[in-house]
Amino acid sequence: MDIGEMFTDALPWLKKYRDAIIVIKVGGHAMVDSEARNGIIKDIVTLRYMGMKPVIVHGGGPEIDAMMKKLGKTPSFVSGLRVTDDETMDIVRMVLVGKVNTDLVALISRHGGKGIGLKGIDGNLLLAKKKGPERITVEGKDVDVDYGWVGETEKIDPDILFTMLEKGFIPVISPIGYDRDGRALNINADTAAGDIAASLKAVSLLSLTDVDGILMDPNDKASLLSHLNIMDCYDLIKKGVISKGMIPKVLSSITVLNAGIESVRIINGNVKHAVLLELLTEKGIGTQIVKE
Ligand SMILES: Nc1ncnc2c1ncn2[C@@H]1O[C@H](COP(=O)(O)OP(=O)(O)O)[C@@H](O)[C@H]1O
Ligand SMILES: CC(=O)N[C@@H](CCC(=O)OP(=O)(O)O)C(=O)O
Repeated sequence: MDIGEMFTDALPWLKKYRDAIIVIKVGGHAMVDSEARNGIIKDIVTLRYMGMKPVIVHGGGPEIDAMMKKLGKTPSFVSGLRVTDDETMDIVRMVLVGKVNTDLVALISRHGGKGIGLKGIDGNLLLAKKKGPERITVEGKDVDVDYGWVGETEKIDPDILFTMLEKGFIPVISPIGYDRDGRALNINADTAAGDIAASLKAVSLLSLTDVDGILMDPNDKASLLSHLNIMDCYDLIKKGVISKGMIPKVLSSITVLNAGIESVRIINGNVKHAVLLELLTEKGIGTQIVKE
């Protein structure tokens, strides 16, 4: 395809998304490969130059795991959420805010954009409350869980984001919330991204990970489920097909759809130009989750 054709084919999408707020959740697994991470950020800066308003919420699970292991700790998860004791909370903050966030802002700058690093406390963006202890069902069994310093959203004030977007910045948000007493809480990045997208009334939420989308069989790439509705998702969680880190992705997609956002997609961030292909071409990639 020649370059002229490429741009004119993209015209309907450029019109649709001009000025649109798009929340992009960049998962830790999508950033393991530095070349993939660089490509994702370059695409996002390109979107900004095209007139869209991307907001990044990042994860960093694999980097937190690596640092925990280095410090002699063993990561532990329940339903895709990291059990977070005092020491783990310090590690999570150091890795997410100190390293991953700063590295992403630096990459944006390298590609000619203006990134601004934020976490929950900045501009009172995300007020959180501690999650649990609670009784939940895991793989058909009822279990009592105490997640430690894991949080969930109590309230979002998106003012700081609107201000930054108006000034041309690309906000880069670490999923660390603070409770009413100023205590830091570890929030799953997909959960934070969904709540932030809902509060911004974003046009779209993209969640970038290291698999092609939701697979019927996680070991078989060909089993991609390209369209699911909310009922399908609950059913697949119950059957254990959707497990681990995919659970918070799907639950946050449901929050976003219930808030009236039309498009939620889980895509593979390791595919070259995944973000541009998803937003600017007829044929979307990955799994699209719809309300009904
Ligand atoms: N049905 C499923 N289809 C695809 N991936 C799944 C499924 N169920 C669980 N997963 C797991 O979810 C992972 C993605 O979530 P996560 O590890 O949290 O990634 P990220 O760091 O990108 O947020 C996949 O790598 C896969 O191991
Ligand atoms: C409570 C909880 O699980 N928090 C996550 C926050 C980072 C994250 O979500 O990173 P990914 O997007 O790479 O999974 C964690 O500690 O790993």
